[in-house]
Amino acid sequence: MDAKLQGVGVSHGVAIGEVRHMGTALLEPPARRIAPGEAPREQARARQAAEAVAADLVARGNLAGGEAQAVLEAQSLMARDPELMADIERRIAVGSTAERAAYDAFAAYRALLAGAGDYLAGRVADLDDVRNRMVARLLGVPMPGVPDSDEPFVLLARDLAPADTALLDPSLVLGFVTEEGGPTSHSAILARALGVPAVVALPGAVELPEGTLVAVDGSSGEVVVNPDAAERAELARAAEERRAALAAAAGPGATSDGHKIPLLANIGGPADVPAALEAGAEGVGLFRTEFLFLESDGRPPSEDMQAEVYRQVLQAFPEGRVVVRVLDAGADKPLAFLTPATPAEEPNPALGVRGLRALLDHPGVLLTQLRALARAAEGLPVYLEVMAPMVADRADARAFADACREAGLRARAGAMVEIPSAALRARAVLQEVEFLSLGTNDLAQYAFAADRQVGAVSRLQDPWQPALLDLVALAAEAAKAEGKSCGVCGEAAADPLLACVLTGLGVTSLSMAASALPYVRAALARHTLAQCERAAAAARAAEEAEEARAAAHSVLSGE
Ligand SMILES: C=C(OP(=O)(O)O)C(=O)O
Ligand SMILES: [Mg+2]
Repeated sequence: MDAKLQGVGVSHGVAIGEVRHMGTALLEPPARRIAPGEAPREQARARQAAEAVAADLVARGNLAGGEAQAVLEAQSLMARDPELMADIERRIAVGSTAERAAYDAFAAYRALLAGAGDYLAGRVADLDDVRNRMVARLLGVPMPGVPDSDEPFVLLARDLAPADTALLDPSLVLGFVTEEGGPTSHSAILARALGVPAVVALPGAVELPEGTLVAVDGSSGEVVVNPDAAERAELARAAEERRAALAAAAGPGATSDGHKIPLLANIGGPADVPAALEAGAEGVGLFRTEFLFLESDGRPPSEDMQAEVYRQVLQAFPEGRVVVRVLDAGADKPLAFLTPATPAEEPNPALGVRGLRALLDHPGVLLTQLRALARAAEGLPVYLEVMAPMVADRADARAFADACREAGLRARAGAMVEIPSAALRARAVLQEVEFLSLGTNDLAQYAFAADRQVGAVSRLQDPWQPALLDLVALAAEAAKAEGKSCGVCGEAAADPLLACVLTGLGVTSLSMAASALPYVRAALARHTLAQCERAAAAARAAEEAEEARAAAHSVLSGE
């Protein structure tokens, strides 16, 4: 198929490469019975699959070398384990398919390992990986999880969750294309964090065959399937032109007439700090601490461990501003120790106990995090601010401010505005906290009743929706009236044209993935504050997102 497909561009740049599918979660093979005559063929299939998996693991080990080689070789021995194969063959002989027999035999082996003391129990994950490889091979489906590849590739998925991507090797991912997800989905956020081009909400994306060559334009949202040489050259030239224009912009964020808009980075942990510094971030406007908790093995990380990680980030911005968001668990970021785990307990988790609500239900977890932050900042010249996610009203803001005081935290406490009620009553919220930060991703989700993970409703998550701009204006005006600051840390801040409009609406700082900073800096530097204000007024006067975008564009381009 040669075609041009149109999705939503969410992370700038052009990627050209072959696609690899993100394997879907391993399905339990159906317990179908086979006729006795089929058993020898199924047994042979099982032996071949085990051998192919083992050989593949050995080959990967040879390539990787070092410790990884030892692990992969140990895994290949699991795949070749004669007792395991005998069990699989026995199960096939009494009527199982090869895939079902492998699945059940591995489950029995797993139970043995799990009960056999710490060292062997630690090998369970390796065994599960071997089982997944073998069952996927027998079913003829891609391996679950991030694809194996030694060559860089364009990752193709229905959607990506934070847990799926924890193991992603950024040096191998040229770009993302997803079928689901809107501009604020985790796929989009992750792509920007990695600085790779991405297109989301592309219908039919997962039907592209493995290995298809694509060119992904993360600015226009276009994906060209099997691009010819001329198309590839044209895309590469356009990307190069954009890069050169960006390199010309440097320094703190400001409009062309000197109105300062600090440009800050969104980070998930110390690993994102170098890119933020390289892009000239003036600080951190959103440190999403939940990634620390997602990686911590089912338990909240200790105060010591947290203090150490926070300190690493704070040290990187001497004299700079660092806004840390306390844990935002729940909905798309579930944590078993904190949030209800099953749909029966919470049928609509985005509207349930998430963010600050979950923390107020577990005051110990909140207090530990705030104490860790207080310790991390001790003796450092940094300007620490701490904010709560999902603040609905003044009572929430007060509860958070009280918790900060109880923890002895001297940082300024703030509230995220991501629930429409907080924008509508921003002045009341500001009686309790020192600053606001607009989380436009959730604010759009809740204002439009449009799940941010669902591609079919991405039209409503468009941050150019005039109703969303109205909510932003309300919060910014309230902060101005109270003499306090109101930044934006949602993905809206990463759109250069919209960044000008947000500035015109009165927001006081913009925080985004490092990769977007140069684009936004360059856009602000091209316009005066008065132009931004006119663009904001024109966008708010529009009826729809597309019209708002066009109206702002025409004001700022002088048409
Ligand atoms: C910044 C936000 O928080 P997150 O994307 O982590 O929910 C937001 O909702 O806009
Ligand atoms: Mg949010």
